[in-house]
Amino acid sequence: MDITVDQMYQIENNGHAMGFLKKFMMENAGAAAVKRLVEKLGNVESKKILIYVGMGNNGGDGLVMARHLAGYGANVTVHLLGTPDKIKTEESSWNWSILEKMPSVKLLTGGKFDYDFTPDVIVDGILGTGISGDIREPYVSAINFINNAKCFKFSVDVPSGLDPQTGETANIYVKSDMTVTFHKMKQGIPKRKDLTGELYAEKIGIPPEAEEGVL
Ligand SMILES: NC(=O)C1=CN([C@@H]2O[C@H](COP(=O)(O)OP(=O)(O)OC[C@H]3O[C@@H](n4cnc5c(N)ncnc54)[C@H](O)[C@@H]3O)[C@@H](O)[C@H]2O)[C@H](O)CC1
Ligand SMILES: [K+]
Repeated sequence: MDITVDQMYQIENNGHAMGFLKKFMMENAGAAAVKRLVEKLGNVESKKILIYVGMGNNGGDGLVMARHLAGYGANVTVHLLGTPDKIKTEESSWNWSILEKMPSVKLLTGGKFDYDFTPDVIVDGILGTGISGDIREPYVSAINFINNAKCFKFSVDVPSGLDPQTGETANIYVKSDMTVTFHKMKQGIPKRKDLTGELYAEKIGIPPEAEEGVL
């Protein structure tokens, strides 16, 4: 059964209240996403992977992916679309601070979109279920960069710019090759398989009891 975005937030909050903290959900989300990506691409060792990270928890999932992909020997660059002090959540900030201790991952911040490498893979961790209204800068430029790039594109939870509840698109949106959403499928996402590419829903360890009273 596909669920609403509102139900997803309620389930997530219930799980957190049970002690299965959001940082654990985020860890499992990032790990599940990397598992799918590595299964698809085969060996990612030395592959140049650019990860766009927004300021919410969709970005946090991207930060977890960066750490896991570095573990597979990929050449990872994280581009945070803002400054670290403006990261919105504790769990995402916590993941950023781990990456700050990892010279194996290159960290970029701010609104410049010229790179000294051509990525083999781009991960879209810009916006997820928290999207509202028209997409603003610097997210617009990041989405343009993704759509103009000739490489494999992977979206975390939902292609950024696609509303996972309604299936409607914002002023600009990512067109991906693969999308991994978490816990259960959200109602709007499968309406736009032309934007998601291959689409999967992965469990992230949330206790089924967290659904009680919600589904
Ligand atoms: N489902 C789960 O159990 C889990 C999901 N996870 C991931 O978390 C995101 C949702 O995170 P949230 O912080 O609520 O929202 P976003 O990251 O999508 O966006 C937050 C942030 O973005 C800004 N914003 C909103 N709309 C726009 C816009 N049009 N232009 C520019 N900026 C915009 C706004 O400021 C918001 O605060 C979910 O998708 C999953 O990927 C967790 O990892 C835990 C498990
Ligand atoms: K996304």
